[in-house]
Amino acid sequence: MAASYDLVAIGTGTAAKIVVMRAQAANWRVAIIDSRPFGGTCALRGCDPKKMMIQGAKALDHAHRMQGKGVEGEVRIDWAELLRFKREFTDPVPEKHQAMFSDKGIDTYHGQARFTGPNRLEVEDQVLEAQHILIATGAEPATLGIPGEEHLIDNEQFLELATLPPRIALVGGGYIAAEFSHLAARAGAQVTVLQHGERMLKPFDPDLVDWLMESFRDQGIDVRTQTNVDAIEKTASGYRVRTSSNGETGTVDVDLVVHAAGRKPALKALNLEAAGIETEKGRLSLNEHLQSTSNPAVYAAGDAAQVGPPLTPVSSHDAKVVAANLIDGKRSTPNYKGVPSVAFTIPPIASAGLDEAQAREQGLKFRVSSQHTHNWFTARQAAEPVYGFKIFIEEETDKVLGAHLVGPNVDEVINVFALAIRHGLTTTDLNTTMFAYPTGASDIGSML
Ligand SMILES: Cc1cc2nc3c(=O)[nH]c(=O)nc-3n(C[C@H](O)[C@H](O)[C@H](O)COP(=O)(O)OP(=O)(O)OC[C@H]3O[C@@H](n4cnc5c(N)ncnc54)[C@H](O)[C@@H]3O)c2cc1C
Ligand SMILES: NC(=O)c1ccc[n+]([C@@H]2O[C@H](COP(=O)([O-])OP(=O)(O)OC[C@H]3O[C@@H](n4cnc5c(N)ncnc54)[C@H](O)[C@@H]3O)[C@@H](O)[C@H]2O)c1
Repeated sequence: MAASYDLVAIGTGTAAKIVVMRAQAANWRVAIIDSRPFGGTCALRGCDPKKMMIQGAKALDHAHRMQGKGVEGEVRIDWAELLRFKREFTDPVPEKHQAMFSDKGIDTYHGQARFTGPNRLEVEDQVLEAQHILIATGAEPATLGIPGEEHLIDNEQFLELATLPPRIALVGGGYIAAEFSHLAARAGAQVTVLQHGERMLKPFDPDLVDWLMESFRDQGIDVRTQTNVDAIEKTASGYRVRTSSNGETGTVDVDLVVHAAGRKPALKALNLEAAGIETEKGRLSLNEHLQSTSNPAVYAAGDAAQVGPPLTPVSSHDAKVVAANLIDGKRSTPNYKGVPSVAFTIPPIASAGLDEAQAREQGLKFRVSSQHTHNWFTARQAAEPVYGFKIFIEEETDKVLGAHLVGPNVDEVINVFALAIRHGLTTTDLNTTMFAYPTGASDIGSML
C-alpha cells in the first residue's frame, strides 16, 4: 500500500527544508526523503564545514601578516584539530534535522528516491504517492570524461581528510579550487591549480581577480590557467596528472587530485522518464514558476533546478517561490536581482548585481568607480596588501547596478551592496547612511 501525501520533497538541504516546513505549517501532510544523512550540502559538505576550516587558515594568515607588527611566535595549522573543530558543527546536523522533521510530524524516509509514475515514488521498498513532488536533490560533481577520473576525490572527501598530503592538485579554477587551495596552502601543502579557463574565478570581476592573485602567489600556489587536465594515472607514490596547455603537454606529480571542475544537477537516480519529467541538456525543463513543463505535479528548487546560480541564498529564495506557488496558490517567479556571492579566499572576493558585460548587454548607461586601495586604512590595519573595488552606477538614476570587492571584510560589506541593488538604493542613500567606524562598511562612501 502506498503512503499518501500532499507534498513529498526529495532532498533535505536548504531548498527542501524550507518548502516542507512551510507546507507543514499550512497543515499539509508532508514527507521528506534523503539518500544521505539529513542536512544537505551546505551544512554537511559545503559552505559551513568549509568556512569552519578556513577560520583556522585565516587565523594563521593574520598572525603571519602581523609578524613584526606586535605579534610574535610561530603559529601552525593542526589539521586533525581543525577537522575536530569542524565536526563539532557537522556531526550533530543529521540528528537535529531528523528531530526537527519528526517533531513537526513530517514523515522521514532514508534512501534513494525513484519515480515510478507521475505522482508516485519508491524509496527502498516503500511506495509514496503525492499530489505535489519537490525535486531538491542538489548537485553533484560533473563527469569529466577523462581517463583516471575515478582517482579524483570530491569536496566531501577533501573536507574529511584525516591528514593533508604534502602535494595536492585541484582540477578546475572556480570557487572550490580557490577556497581549498588557500586552505591547503596555509596548512602546509604544495598546491597546483589546473584551470582550463583563461583565469580563475570566472564569476568575479577580472581586474579584482588579478589583484587577488597576489595572495595565491604569496602562498606559493601554482596556478596554471589555460591548462586542460587530460588524464590522471596512479603511480607508485601517488598520482600523475597529464595536462595540455596551448599545444604543449605536461605532467604534475601529486599525492592527491581534487575535483573542483563544476557541479551539475543531481538527477540521474530519479528515473524522471517514469514521471514524464522532461530535461534538456542535463537540466530539468521548468517554467518561470519553477514547475516542470511536462508534469505539473512536480516543482524544483536550488541546485537541482539551477535556474539561478548554485548558491545557498538562491536555494532558499527558490524554495520560498515554490512554497508561495504551492501552498499560497500564487504564481510567483524567482527574482535573482543583486544575488551576493563570496569566494572565501584570504582575503575574500565578493560580488553582487551586474558585472560590466551584463550592464553593457542591457544597454545601460553607467559610470565605473574602481580603485586598487591597498594603501587605505582598512587594508593597513589588517596588514592585508590586497584591497580594491569596482562599482557600476547608473548615470541617470545614480542607482548601484553592480558591486565587486576584494579584500578584508568584503564578505560582509557585499551584503550592504546586495541590499542597495535589490531595493534600488542610490549613491545618495548610501552616502547619507552612517556606518560604524572603522569598519569595512565605513569605506562605502569613498567607493561610490
Ligand atoms: C564545497 C562547497 C562549498 C560551498 N560553499 C558555499 C558558500 O560558501 N556559500 C554558498 O552560498 N554556497 C556554497 N556552496 C553551494 C551550496 O552548498 C549549494 O548551493 C546549496 O547547498 C544547495 O542546496 P540545495 O538544497 O539545493 O541542495 P543540497 O543541499 O545539495 O541537498 C540535496 C539533497 O538531496 C539528496 N539527494 C540527491 N539525490 C537524491 C535521491 N535520488 N533521493 C534522495 N535524496 C537525494 C542529497 O543527498 C542532498 O542531501 C558550496 C558548495 C560546495 C560543494
Ligand atoms: N563560496 C561559495 O559560494 C562556493 C564555494 C564552493 C562552491 N560553490 C558552488 O559550487 C559550485 C561548484 O564549484 P566548483 O568550484 O566545482 O565549480 P565552478 O563552476 O566554480 O568552477 C569550475 C571551474 O573548473 C574549470 N574546469 C572545468 N572542467 C575542467 C577541466 N577538465 N580541466 C580544467 N578545468 C576545468 C572551469 O573552467 C571552471 O572555471 C559553484 O558553481 C558554486 O556555485 C560556491
